[in-house]
Amino acid sequence: MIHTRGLTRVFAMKRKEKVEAVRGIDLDVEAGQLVAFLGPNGAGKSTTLRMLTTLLPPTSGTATVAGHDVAKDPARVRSRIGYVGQRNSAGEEYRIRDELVTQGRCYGLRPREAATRADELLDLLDLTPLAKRLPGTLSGGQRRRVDIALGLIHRPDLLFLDEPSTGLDPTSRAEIWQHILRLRETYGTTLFLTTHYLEEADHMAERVVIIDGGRIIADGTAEQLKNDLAGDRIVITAGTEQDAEKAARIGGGTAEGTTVTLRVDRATAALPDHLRALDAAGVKVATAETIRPTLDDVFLSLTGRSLTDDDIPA
Ligand SMILES: Nc1ncnc2c1ncn2[C@@H]1O[C@H](COP(=O)(O)OP(=O)(O)OP(=O)(O)O)[C@@H](O)[C@H]1O
Repeated sequence: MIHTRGLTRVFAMKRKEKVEAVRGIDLDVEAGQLVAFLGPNGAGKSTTLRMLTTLLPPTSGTATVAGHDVAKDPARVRSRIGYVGQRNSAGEEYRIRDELVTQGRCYGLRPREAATRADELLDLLDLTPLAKRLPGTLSGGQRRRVDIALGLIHRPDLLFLDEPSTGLDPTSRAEIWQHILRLRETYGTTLFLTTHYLEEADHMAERVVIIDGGRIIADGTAEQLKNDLAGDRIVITAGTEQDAEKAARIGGGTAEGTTVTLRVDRATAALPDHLRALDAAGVKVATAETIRPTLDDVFLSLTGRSLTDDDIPA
């Protein structure tokens, strides 16, 4: 559904300076996948999305999206994809259903077809009771659902969503995700989305692609990335600092005060053996816990920086 090779975008600045926003991305996304595209501010997410949605021509490299080349056949790409940007897609003057029907007509749907599709999407996104409302009277979460409906009006095979849950309260964020998952189940649409919320990517996406400095630095399921690149931790509180140092030596970890951190595979399975070894060495253990890594730990182990140091929009 998405195939890129060496996809690159360089912005020319004043005095011959250049910004290499995207530096040779190779990416293959198959039909039906739900991919979360993560990275810190300025990593190149939006620039990549803008190239894949034909809003920005690549400087070099190729991208085929929904079967068509973005540079050679942008109109065909656009007819097969939907794009939900960070800003509202609906104008202010039309009622929700009328806006959906009008945009459907703009995509070439016949009047009855546009009306049927609008009603189907209103139903899918729980917007039927709001069909006659003006966009200005809706909550943030409701407006975002309208944006998603608008992105789907022409039955695209692939939907791009730029930060679909940003700016919403936790309840509305959870609701948006329910709707995203529901539309995928109903239509089998391929979904490619950016998000700042690592837990959402972790729990909802089946594939996580991490970009940093314009390059893809990790690509896999959240579980794979966490297991392969970060690993579990066992955190032990020892009785004394001397015990902590001894425990760190035995387990091959690090001690800070009385706290010892050990990186291990499958921490819950490894913990009993570690505790037995410490007991045999006469190390007193006050507390012990196992910690599963997060996607932030993955980013940290790859870059030495935290993704959450980034400004997360409220
Ligand atoms: N039109 C432009 N002209 C010059 N530089 C640009 C332009 N658009 C983006 N950039 C630069 O390209 C780099 C990547 O920007 P991009 O917006 O793709 O990052 P991002 O990952 O989407 O960041 P954010 O999470 O903050 O939206 C940044 O250094 C940015 O300043």
